[in-house]
Amino acid sequence: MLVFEERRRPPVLGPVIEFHLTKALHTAAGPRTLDVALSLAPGELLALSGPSGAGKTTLLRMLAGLTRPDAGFLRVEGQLWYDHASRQWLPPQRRPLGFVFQDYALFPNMTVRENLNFAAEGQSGAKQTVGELLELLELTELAARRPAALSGGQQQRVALARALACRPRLLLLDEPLSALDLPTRQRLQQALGEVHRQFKLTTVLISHDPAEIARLADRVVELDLGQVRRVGPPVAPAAPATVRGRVLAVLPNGRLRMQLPGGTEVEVNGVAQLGEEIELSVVYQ
Ligand SMILES: Nc1ncnc2c1ncn2[C@@H]1O[C@H](COP(=O)(O)OP(=O)(O)OP(=O)(O)O)[C@@H](O)[C@H]1O
Repeated sequence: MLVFEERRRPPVLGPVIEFHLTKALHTAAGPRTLDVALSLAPGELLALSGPSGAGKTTLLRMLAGLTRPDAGFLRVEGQLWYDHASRQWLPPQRRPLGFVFQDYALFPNMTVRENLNFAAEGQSGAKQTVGELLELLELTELAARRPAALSGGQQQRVALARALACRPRLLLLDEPLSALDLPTRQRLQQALGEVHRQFKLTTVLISHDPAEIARLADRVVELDLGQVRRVGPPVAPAAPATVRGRVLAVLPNGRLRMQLPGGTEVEVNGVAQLGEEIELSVVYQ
């Protein structure tokens, strides 16, 4: 198994976040408890991954204050945003964070620039921030359009820009790039890494894409049925290697039983004669 050796050292930037949050979940598999305790280093980009229904969105919503935990605490830079024991609760509108949902929920009657202006309102240097964000996320040309006249990828860039327009310290992203084609996704991953650093953020990103996680995240938390299964460095997707294998049998279903160097036997699709040596592309995990 290949593990990313080069660890990006988080700069001392975004806020330190510590939490232990629990919540009863009503899942398709019956009642479960979401129970996650973590601390994030300043400037860290943490990925949350795991199967559908694991509790990733619920955890993000609890950090944002959009879903009430049952118990536990959430401390951001020493300030309690939630504490069950002392009944503290910072309402979502007072939490300095940006949130990009799966369905990016833009204001349909406002242009791109107006969507950003609305979010930046009341900030010092709001106009300049909006201009910078339009530039950074390649939206300047689209600033006068309304969301309905934008592609999915463009809307996602606006959603990200809008989340940043209020100059948050904490950025919460729920699969922000999932609906995009690969080239757009890769360009936006780069932009995301850039805004994370430039805006001095601590970021939590839900993603199912190992390549995206390996590219962007300092650490990954794998959740399953509300529980943490693994916390650690992202595992880089293994690159395919070319090896020579020998055909041991041509099976009745047309597939080939092959022997690889080292003696491993695999079944593959292909056309070859018994005993023939052919090249195969394999991924070791
Ligand atoms: N407020 C809530 N109270 C109780 N159960 C909930 C609540 N919100 C969601 N659930 C249930 O908890 C489980 C986890 O949901 P959640 O949306 O957090 O999963 P997820 O890991 O984000 O999944 P996906 O990858 O499909 O988005 C689901 O079975 C859901 O029905």
